[in-house]
Amino acid sequence: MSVCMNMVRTRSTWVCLKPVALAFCSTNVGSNVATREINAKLKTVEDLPCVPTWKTLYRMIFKGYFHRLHELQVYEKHLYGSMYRACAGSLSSIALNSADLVEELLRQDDKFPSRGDMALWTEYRDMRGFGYGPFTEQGEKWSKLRSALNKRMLHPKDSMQYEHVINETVTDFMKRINHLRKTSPTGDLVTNFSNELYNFALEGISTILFETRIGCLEKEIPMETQNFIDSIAKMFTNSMPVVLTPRWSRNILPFWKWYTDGWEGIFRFAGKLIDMKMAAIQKRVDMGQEVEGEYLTYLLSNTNMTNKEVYGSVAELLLAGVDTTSNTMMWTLYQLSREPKIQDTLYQEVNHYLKADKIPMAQDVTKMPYLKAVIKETLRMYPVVPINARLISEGSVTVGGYFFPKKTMFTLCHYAISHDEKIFPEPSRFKPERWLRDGRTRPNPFGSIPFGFGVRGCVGRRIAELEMYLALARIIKLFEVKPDLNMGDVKVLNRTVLVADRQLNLHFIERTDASTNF
Ligand code: HEM
Repeated sequence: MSVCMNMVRTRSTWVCLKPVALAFCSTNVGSNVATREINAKLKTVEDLPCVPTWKTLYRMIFKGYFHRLHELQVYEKHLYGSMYRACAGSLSSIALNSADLVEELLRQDDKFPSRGDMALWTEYRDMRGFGYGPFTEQGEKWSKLRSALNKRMLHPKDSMQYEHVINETVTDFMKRINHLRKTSPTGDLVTNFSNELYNFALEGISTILFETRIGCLEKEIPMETQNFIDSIAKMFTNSMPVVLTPRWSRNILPFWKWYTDGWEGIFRFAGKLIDMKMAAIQKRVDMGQEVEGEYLTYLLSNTNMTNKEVYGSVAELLLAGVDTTSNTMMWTLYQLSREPKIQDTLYQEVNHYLKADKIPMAQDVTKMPYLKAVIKETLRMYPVVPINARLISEGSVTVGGYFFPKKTMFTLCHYAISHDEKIFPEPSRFKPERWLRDGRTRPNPFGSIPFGFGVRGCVGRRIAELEMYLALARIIKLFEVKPDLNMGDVKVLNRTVLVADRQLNLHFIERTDASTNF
């Protein structure tokens, strides 16, 4: 999932707007003395340190930051401070690299916030006449779409209604882990666990969105589902080559075709399942029966969304909900496997509330603060979306004493901020207790906002959290998780989301006091 794909704003426009900025202040202040004071105080974008693109490219190619752009945030903060300009010729963006600055900006966010246009995604949709979803839509249209999508998804009580559906998927996932470990040479090893988590997350979100199982957790994945999985990979893998190659080369080089083939496969699969649901709803309506169902039924029957909008939205929800959740689960289990004490504390909590083979429900999770803290700490250490963006369009803003005209693009350096040792002492240590409400001082809330902020924040947050809590509680209740010692230290790569640099292999050792609840 890419939430930060654009840099806009010309440097020359900033120069032109400098006097306008000052004029704007004077009209607001209304007295010459006050105006002079403010003009003297307010600095403009030109006063900020500038990091030219060639330097960034040099660091990426020759200093090993190509797949470690998250670490480049930390390095650049060290060099340039907490606010600087990334200057790409006439294109620039302002990097904000402290919790206070990010808070100051987000509190002045537009009524219809924007991360910039997503030309790469909209181009395909325009070409094929498909609708936009929550990622690609902008302005008032986006707001209307979000109001429809938010219902039944955004609030914790909304996510609760999916607990049974999620638990069904978790049960199948547990069975799969058990099968894989038992058939491994050591009797407890699961290799390439990230891939298993990907299939789990895809099955989970598809079950919620399509109200039907798609078979990702079966021994043999159905061909149509496998084609769909391959299409997602094809679209993402070819995105970067499409961005980096000129438009005229699209008929010569294969990337654009592969990229659009990927989208074709995604929309074909999603479209078929949506059409099937629509036909089932129509049948019930024709028979005078009540229409019942979950998310998709709600979208199709209770909102004013057109079918085109439903296709667009479902496809984007699906893409946003897989790598994010699966990689967060992966980092959680990796950390727990290396921290036996923390794992044991979590086990004690889970075991206390889940007696015998009780399957956890959303209500049980509210009694398990450590479980929540473990996920929160994972998202602090590995904010799976390490950078975000805002294009402020409604008016000018002042951040950190600097004036920015409207249409300034900001990048929010979440990875560096959530590793700021002033907010999180020993930032490289996995310490879930930081998040416990047991009388200790809570960290600055803007130090870690892995789901974004405000009305444009993640729509799937509550579903993702519930899915991760329910799965993690079941895994830890049943197994002690240990790392495969041949694996070494797993490093973080930035491939739009934070992924592992190698295959994650884990031992799942059945707890002696566990009663099987597959
Ligand atoms: C660990 C899991 C997840 C993380 C860390 C995450 C993180 C994020 C972040 C940082 C944003 C940008 C928010 C902003 O700009 O303020 C976002 C947006 C979004 N997320 Fe998630 N996400 C996760 C799971 C999900 C799931 C499961 C779904 C689908 C059900 C989902 C759907 C979306 C959508 C549709 C948007 C765009 C919202 C908009 O622009 O209006 N996400 N997510």
